[in-house]
Amino acid sequence: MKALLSLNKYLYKYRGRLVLGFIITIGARVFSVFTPQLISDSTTAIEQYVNGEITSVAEVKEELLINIGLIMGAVLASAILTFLMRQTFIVVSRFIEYDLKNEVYTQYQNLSLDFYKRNRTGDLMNRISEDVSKVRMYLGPALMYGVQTLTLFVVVIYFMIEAAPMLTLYTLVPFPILSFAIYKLSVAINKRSAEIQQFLSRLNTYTQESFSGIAVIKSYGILGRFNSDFVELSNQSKEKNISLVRVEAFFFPLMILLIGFSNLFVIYFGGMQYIDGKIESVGVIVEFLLYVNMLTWPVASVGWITSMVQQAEASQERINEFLSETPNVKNHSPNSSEDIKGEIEFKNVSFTYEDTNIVALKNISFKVNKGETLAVMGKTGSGKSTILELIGRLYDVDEGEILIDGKPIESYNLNGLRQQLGYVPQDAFLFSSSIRDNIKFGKADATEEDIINAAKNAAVHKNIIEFSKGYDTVLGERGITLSGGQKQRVSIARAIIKDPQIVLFDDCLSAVDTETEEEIFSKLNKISDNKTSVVVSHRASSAKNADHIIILDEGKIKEEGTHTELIDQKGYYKDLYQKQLSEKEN
Ligand SMILES: Nc1ncnc2c1ncn2[C@@H]1O[C@H](COP(=O)(O)OP(=O)(O)OP(=O)(O)O)[C@@H](O)[C@H]1O
Repeated sequence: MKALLSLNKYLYKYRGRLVLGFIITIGARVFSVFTPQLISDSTTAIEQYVNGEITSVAEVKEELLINIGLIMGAVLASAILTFLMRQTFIVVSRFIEYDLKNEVYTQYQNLSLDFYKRNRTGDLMNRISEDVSKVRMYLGPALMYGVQTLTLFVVVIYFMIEAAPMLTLYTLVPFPILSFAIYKLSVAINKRSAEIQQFLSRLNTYTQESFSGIAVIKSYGILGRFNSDFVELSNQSKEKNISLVRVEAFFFPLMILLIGFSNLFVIYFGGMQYIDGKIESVGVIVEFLLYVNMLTWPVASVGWITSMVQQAEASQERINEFLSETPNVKNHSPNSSEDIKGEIEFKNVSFTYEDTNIVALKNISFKVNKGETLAVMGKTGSGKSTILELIGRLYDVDEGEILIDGKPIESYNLNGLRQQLGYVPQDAFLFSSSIRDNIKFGKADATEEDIINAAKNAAVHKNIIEFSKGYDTVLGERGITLSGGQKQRVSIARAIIKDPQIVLFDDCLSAVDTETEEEIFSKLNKISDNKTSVVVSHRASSAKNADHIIILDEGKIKEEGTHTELIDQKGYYKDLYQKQLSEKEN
């Protein structure tokens, strides 16, 4: 129960509604207990008439009519209160589910990239949906039925003892057995359901991947292999479902069996006691039969509640594990809102990726003045993207420091800093919404004119208006697929619409031909005259106009200077430049 204690803050938050729920539940159960008593009174009245203790039929009729009226009143009151009981407990559980989901989601967002590397997306999704749902079962149904069972027990047993103490004892004998059996059954059901759930996500991942990769599967001609794998997986899924059904099928027969036993106990022992004169009337036996039936579901639910609480405990433990994670990259100045001008300086920066232990940067130093452009080149895996990620503070450096406008990067408000950067990552990720929304993503209050200008500057406007729905064209699964180059340019438009002080381009024009690349750079030069740019590229054509170029090799700076200086150095840059120039000419 330790993990569930962390939910107490929410129970406290909704304490008013919960207390009301408790009162309503007690009321609902008290009213429901009147029925057996009134039926018992009615039976006794009939018995007394039969025995000649009451001689007037009219008197019996009157008592019966009054009792029927009272029963209807009590049932109605109990029904209304039961409705209100659900309205309080279940509604509170939905409120808490909403709060908890938001808490988990906010935490996910605050955690650094390394957290996402360590944990699989499916797991993150499961904790925010499946696990939160299981916790809600504890806060809603488990709590509600728990209170209901307890109230009903106290009230019913009180009246039972009042009416016939010994008979109460006999009647209750099968109940602990029923409760234990249901508990065991619930555990078995939950175990099998969890297995099915896990298997289902495997099946879903498999099908989703095979649909996403349908072009590759078809072009390799391996539809048959995928088909038979799918049949095998669904066969396993069927077997698991059948095994669940087998266990579930025991639930109701078991309940009916045990209720049957209790009823037999009441009739047999009640009858004996009546004959022995230990209970006054047959009415008591009738009353007890009704009590037994009233108690059956609550007793069964003890087992069910226990297993729900156990599951919630396990789920909350998993949720707490993520909630207690602290982001590696911390926001040290959440309240400051300092504007940046755009000067970037790396001073002896080294960086190792924690998960792979790969030393991506070794003792890197450079300075980019406000308004200047730095081009970063080098072989694949040499650390180019890492430089951009460090400027965006997606990671913190291990050694050395990064200064923005002469101040340590950590001293800026993390979100404030990122909002002033225009980062275009290597693989352009676009959301499954319209092109307009994707571009606007960088600036929520952008006007139509801003959007069109950004698209024009990223040289993608012409492509967009060629689509029949223009900027309203939906991308992704439900919409069209953009070409690699179009995606990259929409992603550039998204970054520049923010009008950021610093733009970071991570090889984001690799899928665009050299002419379009040059067109984009000349437009960007015009609009970002006083902006600082860091451009990662494999093409010398993207780098040659930069104020400074660095060539990385295995995390170290191998060459640096302007285009002319590097050509003079006759090293990697010169070779690359000449090779790419001759390729272009041919
Ligand atoms: N998130 C990560 N976790 C662990 N290792 C990483 C991560 N990102 C990059 N690396 C490793 O760090 C090194 C530098 O990677 P980086 O992406 O900075 O290179 P790059 O020069 O941008 O390469 P490319 O030109 O192929 O994009 C590589 O060896 C890479 O495998």
